[in-house]
Amino acid sequence: MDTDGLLPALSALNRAAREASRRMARASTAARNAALHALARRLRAAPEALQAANAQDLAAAAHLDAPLRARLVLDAATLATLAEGCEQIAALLDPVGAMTNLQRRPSGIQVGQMRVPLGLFGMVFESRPNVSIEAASLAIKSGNACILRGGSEALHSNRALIQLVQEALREAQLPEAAVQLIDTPDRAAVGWLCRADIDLLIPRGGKGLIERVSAEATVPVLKHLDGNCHCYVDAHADLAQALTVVDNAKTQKVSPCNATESLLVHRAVAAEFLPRLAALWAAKGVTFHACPDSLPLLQRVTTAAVPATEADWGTEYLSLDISVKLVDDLDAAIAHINQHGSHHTDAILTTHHPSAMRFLREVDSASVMVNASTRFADGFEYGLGAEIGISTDKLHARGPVGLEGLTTYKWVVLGEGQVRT
Ligand SMILES: NC(=O)C1=CN([C@@H]2O[C@H](COP(=O)(O)OP(=O)(O)OC[C@H]3O[C@@H](n4cnc5c(N)ncnc54)[C@H](OP(=O)(O)O)[C@@H]3O)[C@@H](O)[C@H]2O)C=CC1
Ligand SMILES: N[C@@H](CCC(=O)OP(=O)(O)O)C(=O)O
Repeated sequence: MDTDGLLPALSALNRAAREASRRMARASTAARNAALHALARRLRAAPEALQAANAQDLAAAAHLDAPLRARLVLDAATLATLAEGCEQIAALLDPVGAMTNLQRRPSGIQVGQMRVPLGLFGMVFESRPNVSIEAASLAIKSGNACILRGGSEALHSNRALIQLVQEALREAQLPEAAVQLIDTPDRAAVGWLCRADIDLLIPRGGKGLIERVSAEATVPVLKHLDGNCHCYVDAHADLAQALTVVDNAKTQKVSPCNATESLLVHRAVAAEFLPRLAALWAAKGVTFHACPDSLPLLQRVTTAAVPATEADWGTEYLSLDISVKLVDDLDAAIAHINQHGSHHTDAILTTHHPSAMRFLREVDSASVMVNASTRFADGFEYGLGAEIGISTDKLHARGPVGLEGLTTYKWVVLGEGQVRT
């Protein structure tokens, strides 16, 4: 699509998606579930066209770092997981139409709330094609339509995946325009989405994307921002357990937004904990960006420890790097996280219940964890079936966003002829 043809094409796509959103909102649960099962079958079949499209993206991505290339891969295992996700979402309770909190008022009317789809949402996300399927399947189940704009490095894969989604919608006699892809790497399309006829825009990505959307959007926005996630090893931590959890939080995968980027260690346990961690990570190639007090403890064991600068406390590395700071107490740890973190996910390692409770209450993040890896901040791991992403906003939805985050409510009033006096 050339830039001249872009805006008319997007407007047409928008009109079709809006119309489809109305049909999706009144579609039966059975039809929406049938579409999800049809999609699962198509993903499992891994058609040649999809494999070829993915190979094309991978061939063009030779210059990318290994973790970024890994995000692009749609192999049999990834497709099987996506198919399973669709089936799990089909098995979830349909949120649409559920009525809650019905109560009879003194006037005799009954007042309650009914869950309804948002309508039509737009989403901009990174070059990770599996997100197309997670977003599409959550949209279908929640009775919404969506317009997806994935990262440019995944364009061919996304095209092939959305074709499967549209085939599945057709098979279930639902409108294929309910899930649409913006089929261009032109970033002008992101600017267009900021002012499109949509009910919500979900930007999922780093600071550049969010800055642009925040400046340009006239539509409601639910930000899914970067993750500068922390682990705090408390004075009362079980250090063997802390070692395992911190290792997982940093090294299980380095590119996701829920990987730990910063380690805070209570001064009382630093001399015992940090050399053990440095020995473990020397073999894995982790580089420490360390405060003046932690640096000598690390350098006794590893050569991969450099002095931290002020900028390190706010850095999301997405690589085998981590910032390390010693703190005097829990207050200092909480203050540091609230000042430098990105309000995404933070964890405390402790056996001291009051400290754990204070951490949960006082750290201002979408997910707060006790003795668990920050890598768990994920819709699938939280039982949502899949996720749109991890909202770093506080309003409408916070943390992993699933079906409920794609719905809103309306008030319903049931009367028997009552009038107001
Ligand atoms: N909270 C969450 O749920 C998640 C957050 N993230 C965060 O995303 C980042 C990693 O992903 P990365 O690939 O670097 O993400 P980017 O922010 O680079 O890209 C994400 C999407 O935004 C687009 N984009 C980026 N900048 C602009 C801009 N200025 N104008 C218009 N479009 C833009 C990209 O398009 P193009 O292809 O053209 O570059 C892509 O489609 C990390 O910060 C990570 O923490 C990642 C996953 C989940
Ligand atoms: N919630 C997901 C995070 C996905 C994510 O952040 O993706 P990316 O930044 O593209 O590597 C997971 O835990 O796998």
